[in-house]
Amino acid sequence: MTDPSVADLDLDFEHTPTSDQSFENALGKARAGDRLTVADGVELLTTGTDSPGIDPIRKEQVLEAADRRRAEVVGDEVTFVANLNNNVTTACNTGCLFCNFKDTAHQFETDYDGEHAGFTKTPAESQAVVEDALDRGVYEVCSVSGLHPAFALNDEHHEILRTYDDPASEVNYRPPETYTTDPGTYVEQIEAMSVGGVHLHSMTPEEAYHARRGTDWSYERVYRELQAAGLDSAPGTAAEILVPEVREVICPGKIDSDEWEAAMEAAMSVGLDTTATIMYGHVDNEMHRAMHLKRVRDLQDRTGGITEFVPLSFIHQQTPLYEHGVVSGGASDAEDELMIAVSRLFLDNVDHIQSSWVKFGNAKGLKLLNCGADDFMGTILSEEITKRAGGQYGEFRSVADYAEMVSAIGRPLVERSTDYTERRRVELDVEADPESLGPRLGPRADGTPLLPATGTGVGDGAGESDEDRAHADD
Ligand SMILES: C[S@@+](CC[C@H](N)C(=O)[O-])C[C@H]1O[C@@H](n2cnc3c(N)ncnc32)[C@H](O)[C@@H]1O
Ligand SMILES: Nc1c(NC[C@H](O)[C@H](O)[C@H](O)CO)[nH]c(=O)[nH]c1=O
Ligand SMILES: N[C@@H](Cc1ccc(O)cc1)C(=O)O
Ligand code: SF4
Repeated sequence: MTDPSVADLDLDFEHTPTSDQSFENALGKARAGDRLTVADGVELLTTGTDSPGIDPIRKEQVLEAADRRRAEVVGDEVTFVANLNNNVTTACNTGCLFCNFKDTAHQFETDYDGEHAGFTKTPAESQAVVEDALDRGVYEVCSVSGLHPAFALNDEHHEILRTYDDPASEVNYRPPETYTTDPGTYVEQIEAMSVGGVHLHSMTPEEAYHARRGTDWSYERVYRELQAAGLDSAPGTAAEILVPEVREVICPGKIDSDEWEAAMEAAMSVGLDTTATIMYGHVDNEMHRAMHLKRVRDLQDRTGGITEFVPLSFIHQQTPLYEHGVVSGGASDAEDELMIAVSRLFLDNVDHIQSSWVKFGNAKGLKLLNCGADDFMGTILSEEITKRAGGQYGEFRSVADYAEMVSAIGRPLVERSTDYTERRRVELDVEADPESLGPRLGPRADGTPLLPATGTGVGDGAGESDEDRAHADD
């Protein structure tokens, strides 16, 4: 039954998957390498708007065109990055309806005496997790977090936020002393994680917005300061679906599409690379997906700084959207395949399309490497966002796992840097023990096999503050 709080959500969208283009024409353009229109994208994503449902023969034609394009653009190599996910805090009041990563921030306050499973790391705790991962051989740290109300860019930002009459309601701010654990400032967290020559991939557009809320600072200023503190590139999450009528339903508290684009453009203008994402398979339709791809392609035309596109299939099981009956599940296998394929065909200016094993699992993840994707994500060591939403595919892949999986599809395996410029072929020598394979590009990597994080990652209690751990262990 539909929850009354969501019963009045308007799912009667203005944008519907219709077009006056024909599937055959769109496919012809895709095969010829012509730039696709939104109408072409809709035809390919739906395998033709002239008939309902997905036509299996047409679907194979789209996947084949995308696989061929992938081979032309980047060749046969399958890449991965040796990386660590470090989420600093789960405290967040933004309330996105697809997200079960967040915990409402009042539970983190000193006078809250209930239980919760959330965590906040101090800068020193973040640093310890990164140091441990560097010793294991990682090249990159990917860090995305909740929008903790006590987060500010720096001390000056704290001063500005404190001057508001009612900072909590006006600018989503409460001072650090309100909370059991102080996350420090964004600059302090970035400085703490940027150690030992690791590549730091952090500060999504949503986080950059939080880092300038209540001020007249530009995104450029914010990203420049973070860059000076050690930031190397920024993840383009928070994109979800860049169409207002979808954002109003799934993430009304989030920045809008223009703001997302402004933050991305600023990050790239100061010299940071970015990635871009789409989070699909909830209330969105194929028209929304095609419109999203167009926005990303336009942004890349202006900037050239997007290194990869990451289609994130919605994990539904433990999310408000599913629990309140707004959606009955996520994307089908065919929708996932077409999303990857049409991303490859539509984004003629983005070289790399990622197949995310944390979203798709191993079998489908491998299949998608034959549907237009060329990158197979990273080792990540720990994972909270997908796991908390009900994802089942674990939190870690070793180099040996990659070797085993990628040799099964007969493609070369390459360990990459975040920006894909450094590449190292992983020799899949049949004589050698795959268990002996380890990362080699990280600043401290020496080829020793990568092991899952134990005792330092989130989710196992360690790395959390004592107070938070006490709650989590209850
Ligand atoms: C959890 S947020 C953390 C960073 C920051 N709070 C933000 O919103 O950018 C990062 C991204 O995770 C993705 N995500 C969250 N819940 C998800 C779910 N249930 N399924 C798939 N992706 C999800 C969304 O695309 C979101 O932008
Ligand atoms: N680094 C990548 C991740 N990391 C996992 C995220 O923490 C998160 O669980 C989720 O993906 C958010 O939706 N995930 C990817 O899909 N790709 C990456 O490159
Ligand atoms: N956006 C996902 C996954 C991701 C991370 C970094 C990226 O560059 C791309 C995708 C996250 O929250 O971590
Ligand atoms: S997606 Fe990000 S902003 Fe939205 S609730 Fe989750 S953590 Fe908060």
